[in-house]
Order: sequence, then structure tokens, then C-alpha cells
Amino acid sequence: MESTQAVKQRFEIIGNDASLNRAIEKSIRVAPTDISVLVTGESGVGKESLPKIIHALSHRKHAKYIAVNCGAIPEGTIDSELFGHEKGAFTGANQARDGYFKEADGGTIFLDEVGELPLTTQVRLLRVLETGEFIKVGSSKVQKSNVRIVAATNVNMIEAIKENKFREDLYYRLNTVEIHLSPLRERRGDIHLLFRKFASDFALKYKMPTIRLSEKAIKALENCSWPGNIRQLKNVTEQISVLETEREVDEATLLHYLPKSSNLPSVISEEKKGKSDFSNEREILYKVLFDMKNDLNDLKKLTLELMEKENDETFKEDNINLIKKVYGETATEKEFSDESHEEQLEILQFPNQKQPKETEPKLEDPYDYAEDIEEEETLSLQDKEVELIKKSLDRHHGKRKPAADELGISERTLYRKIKQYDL
Ligand SMILES: Nc1ncnc2c1ncn2[C@@H]1O[C@H](COP(=O)(O)OP(=O)(O)OP(=O)(O)O)[C@@H](O)[C@H]1O
Repeated sequence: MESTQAVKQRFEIIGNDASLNRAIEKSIRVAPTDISVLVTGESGVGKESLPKIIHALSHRKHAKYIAVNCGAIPEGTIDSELFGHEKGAFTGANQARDGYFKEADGGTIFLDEVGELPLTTQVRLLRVLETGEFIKVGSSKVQKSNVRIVAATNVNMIEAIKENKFREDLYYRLNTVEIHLSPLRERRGDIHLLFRKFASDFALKYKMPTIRLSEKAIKALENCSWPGNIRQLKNVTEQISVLETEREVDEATLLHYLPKSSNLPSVISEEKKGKSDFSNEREILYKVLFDMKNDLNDLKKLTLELMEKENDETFKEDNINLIKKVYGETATEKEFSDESHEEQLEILQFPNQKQPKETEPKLEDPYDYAEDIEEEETLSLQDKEVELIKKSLDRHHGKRKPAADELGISERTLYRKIKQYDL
């Protein structure tokens, strides 16, 4: 049996914390068996390494290992991805396709974010786990597959069961052995070790001298609560490696990069006491901008159609709600004069948006100008969106569910945005 140390080296796992060592030892021990394993822990703690260890140290190591991110696959296609489909099973299914269960026959499938699986898929998964049988989408023929499942989740599965989002029988079937990875804030001794490893990797990658921290900066790094865990520490190390010209990083410099408020527990608790989580002015503004983006899209749609269907009464009647939403309750009673258009445009000018100087000649083609606005606006709004999401995640210590609730978007959408913006 390989030693924990050897496994850490082989899989480039950094850290000496007892909880990390225990998780690795457990993985080594269950690897030769076919026991189902559920890896639990917050987002970014390093859950992906454990299924790889389990596969590589098992008798399945010569067959395929497939990692599936259940949260990133749209609900409509997940059954087909996992179990395959027959030709003509749905619109666009021009060819029959094998799913991961067929492809990984004899090997291992890692189901990351298993808590995100739709209930209908959970039923199919339970069947394949219990009997090894599955049916392709659009088929009636039962097929067999011998696959080991390792699943991972960062949501509280007991809560998900209570809320009827996850089947209890499937949970117990997946969770024969649970391996838990602690959040980074509970393994503070590993923080600087990880930082040094990432700093040296990025120095190699970007061909720059390695950054180092002053004593005080090391303390600040270790005292940070790291809501995004190791993923966030890695991102911060990369940012400093690239952006700082001075390779000796002091505390003041480091603080610019640390997740705001996560190293100020008193601020967090004060914020939590407030009724609204968006309790400071800046954040309220961001929230308003976020909402304005949607209004702006509605406005664009309406304006475009108005331009095409000027004075068409049927159009106004059909769009009464949209018109009221965008222009206010009394809007339909007055004409859309030039003045009211200007008012709307004024509201849509964001502070960091380039304004045409008064002395600049007026652009001949109004559409060119409109395109400029749209592009820059999208950029600045995207920044705000990223910041808003980051703040909400910080506030909820990286927990996606309350952050998604706060932002008024689904957990699945938040998940995609985290991946899209690499947060
Ligand atoms: N102990 C470690 N040593 C070195 N790098 C690590 C360690 N743990 C995590 N990482 C790195 O941190 C990043 C995040 O890890 P990983 O993707 O495994 O997290 P996760 O727990 O699966 O997150 P999620 O639940 O969001 O998928 C990866 O780039 C990974 O390589």
C-alpha cells in the first residue's frame, strides 16, 4: 500500500494538516474495494484529488476515469450525457450516442456536485448503482455497466433531503464511506505552505522571480478566513505574482488582495445583524446596477420594436406592462418625446463610462454611438456583476445557496457564473 506521503507527492497535494492526511489515508484504504465514496467539503478545498487517488490505486486503474460536473450540465441533457441516447430520442439527436456509464465500463465515474442532479436522473443513478443496469434515453433496451462511483458535494445533503431535492435512498447508497475535507481556515498551518508552492508555480509559469511575504504578511495571510478556500488562495497568489513588481510583499500590499471583510470577523457579524445583507451604500449601488442591466435590456427591446412599429396602437396594447415597467405608470398616456428619451439615456450613463466631450463633433451615425455605449456598458456591468457575486460569496463564506438567494438567481446560474468568471 502506498504511503500518504508518496500519494501526496504523486498527486501534487500540499499540506500536512492531520485532517488532510486522514482524508488521504481513507482514500488509500477504500481504493482497492468497490465501496461508494462521498467526498464532502466546501467549494475549493481540493475534493477533486481524492477520486483520482481512489481510481489510480484501484484495480480499475487501466479502465477509464471520467469526471462529470453535475452542476454544469443543463438539466435537459444530463440523462443523455450519463446514459447515452438513441437516434431520434429528442430534437437534434441525429445519431445514437453512448453515455459516460458505457464509456467508463470497468472504470470510475466521479460525480462532482452530485447534489445538483435532477430528481429524475437520481432515479436512474440509483438503479445503475443497485443493479448495474441502465437504459439509454429513447430506448427500451436494458444495458449493463460495471462502474465505481465516487461522488462529491459541497452542499448539506441532509438539508437537501429535507427539502426534497435529493433522494434519501440514493444518499445512503452513495455515502457508504464519507471522506471530509476541512475548510482552509481550519488548517491554518497549511496556508503559507500552499502559498509558497503556488508562488513558485506561478513564477515558473510567468518567468518571474518568486514572490515572498514579510513576517507580518504571513500572519495576515494565515488569519484570513478564505471563504473560497484553496482555489481562492491560488487565485490571490496568481494575482500578486503577476501584478506586483516588488517581489517582497509586505502586509499592506497583501491586504489589497485578500478577500475583503473575511479577515474582519467583527465586521461580518455586524453585517449579519442587519436586515438586509446589502447593508452598505456601495453594495446597494451595485445591486441597483445589477437590476438596471435587466431594465436596460427591456428598454432596448422596447425601443427597437417601437422604432419598427411607430404609433402602432396594437403594439402598445400588447406591451402595456413592459411600457409601464420601463417608462413608469403614466407613460402610455404621453407620447415618447425626445425629452423623455434623453432622460432615460442620462440614467444609463455609468460613472466609469467614456462620455463624449462637449467639444467633440457629434457623430453622424447614431447607431455607431449606440454600439459604443453598449460595449462599454457591458464591460463595466460585468465587473460589477463579478464584484457583487464575490461579495455575496464572501459574506456567506463561499456557500452558494444563501449567496444565490441573496442575489436572486438560481444556484445553478450562480455556479455557472463562478466557473465563467473563475471566481
Ligand atoms: N492540497 C492541495 N495542494 C495543492 N493544490 C490544491 C490542494 N487542494 C486544492 N488545490 C487546488 O485548488 C483548486 C481547487 O481544488 P478543487 O477543484 O479540487 O476543489 P473542489 O473542492 O473540488 O471545489 P468545487 O466543490 O468548487 O468543485 C485546484 O486548482 C486544486 O489543484
